[in-house]
Amino acid sequence: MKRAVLFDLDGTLIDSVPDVRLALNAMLSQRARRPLALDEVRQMVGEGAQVMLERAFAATGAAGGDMEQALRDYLAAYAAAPVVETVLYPGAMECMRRLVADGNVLGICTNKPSSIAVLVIRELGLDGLIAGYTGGDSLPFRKPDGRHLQATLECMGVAGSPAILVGDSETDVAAARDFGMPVVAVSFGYADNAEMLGADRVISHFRHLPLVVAELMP
Ligand SMILES: O=C(O)COP(=O)(O)O
Ligand SMILES: [Mg+2]
Repeated sequence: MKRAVLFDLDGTLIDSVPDVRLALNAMLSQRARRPLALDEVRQMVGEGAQVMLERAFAATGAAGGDMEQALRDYLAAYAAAPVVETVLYPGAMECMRRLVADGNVLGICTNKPSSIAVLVIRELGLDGLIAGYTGGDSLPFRKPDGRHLQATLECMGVAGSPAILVGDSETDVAAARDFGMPVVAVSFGYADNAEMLGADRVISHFRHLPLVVAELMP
């Protein structure tokens, strides 16, 4: 039976915060709010765009007003420049190729809005390596709800197969626990301390992942 490896996107496969920040600050400046620093934005990412926008408004003044318009403005700014400073983490691509060569089916389960996720996935050349992906607004639920992982496995055509999640946040670990799959945390993502997330394993570089995957899904 095929084995599935699900990846979180932001803070796991890619460091996207610089481009998230540019789009967020464009939206904030349209509302005469101060720009956010990289560190501030890093703390706000992980639970989808809506939650991030609420946090951005809270950090820059009073409540935000029309949040739907704010989301549209943010997504328009982000879609116009999805991959300017965004990069893959070291070894991510090589690791994914290796996992595919080992017979794993790969997918991406992200809370990033799907309209942006698809642009980033294509631009960074990940689309040929994955069997499917779902975003934070693809379904009526998202991580930490385990059904988001289930839906991603379905869209990859491997529902019912052994599966593992690789992520960088509390949200990822909670989703994996809700579903009941093992989870690997990366220590180079957006969590302050990956060791504290309660993952089954923590890796400091993608070169360690193929072995860990083989150990956790024998
Ligand atoms: O964009 C977000 O809020 C989180 O995205 P992620 O699930 O890929 O980390
Ligand atoms: Mg993440």
